[in-house]
Amino acid sequence: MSDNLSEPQIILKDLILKRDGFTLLANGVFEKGVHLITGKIGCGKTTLSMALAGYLRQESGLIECKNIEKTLLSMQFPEYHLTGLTLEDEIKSWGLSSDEILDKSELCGYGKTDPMKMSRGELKRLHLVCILSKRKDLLILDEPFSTLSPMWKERFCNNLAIQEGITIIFTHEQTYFPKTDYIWDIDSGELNYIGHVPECLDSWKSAPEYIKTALKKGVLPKNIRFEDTLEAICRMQD
Ligand SMILES: Nc1ncnc2c1ncn2[C@@H]1O[C@H](COP(=O)(O)OP(=O)(O)OP(=O)(O)O)[C@@H](O)[C@H]1O
Repeated sequence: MSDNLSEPQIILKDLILKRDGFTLLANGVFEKGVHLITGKIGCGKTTLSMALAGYLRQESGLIECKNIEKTLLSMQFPEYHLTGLTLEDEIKSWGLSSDEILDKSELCGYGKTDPMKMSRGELKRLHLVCILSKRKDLLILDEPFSTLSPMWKERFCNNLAIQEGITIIFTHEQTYFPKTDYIWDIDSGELNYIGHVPECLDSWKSAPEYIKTALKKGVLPKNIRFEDTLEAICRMQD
């Protein structure tokens, strides 16, 4: 556990979240760094992301946030975030420069376009560029990779590496990952802490196949990105 009293931290104590017949139990401590939470479709990722962002009230238990002034939630569907009638308005609603964001999103020329006329992948990358450009202590990303092309998944992962504070990524992505510090898993209605990367990789049941294959060969990648596994295998063969 961090001993720096000014660092952001989230503590979950016997947290119980309910949605009709669905119940999720969560315990654990989130320190500064990138946390990956994996789990099957319908396991409760969105439910927990909403609760951490303060949009879903718990049935019981506690969510204690320390040194967190600004929280940003990226919802799975980018259209849920829309407030502007044009892309320019949408970017301005984030308090950002439309020229710069359109350029970074490779959407130059679409400033006056109705966001609902963009593809979901285009909207998603615009949204992610906006959210990563904002200051925050806690960033919660629910399925950030959905509808992104491989190139944009990679760019997004690289941009996440320079984020500060706590970043929590909920995903069932199996190919593209950012450099990750901690892994968690949701299974059978419960959040489980798997551990710190890379020591925990052996215990990560829903690890991508390339990591499982490397571990079977006795290779421990230094992180969870595909290139980390490739590098570890090459090093072993040298
Ligand atoms: N508004 C709601 N009302 C009632 N039940 C809900 C509601 N939203 C979700 N659920 C149920 O809660 C469970 C968890 O849903 P949740 O959306 O959190 O899962 P998820 O892991 O995010 O799924 P996905 O991987 O498809 O995004 C599911 O069984 C779902 O049917």
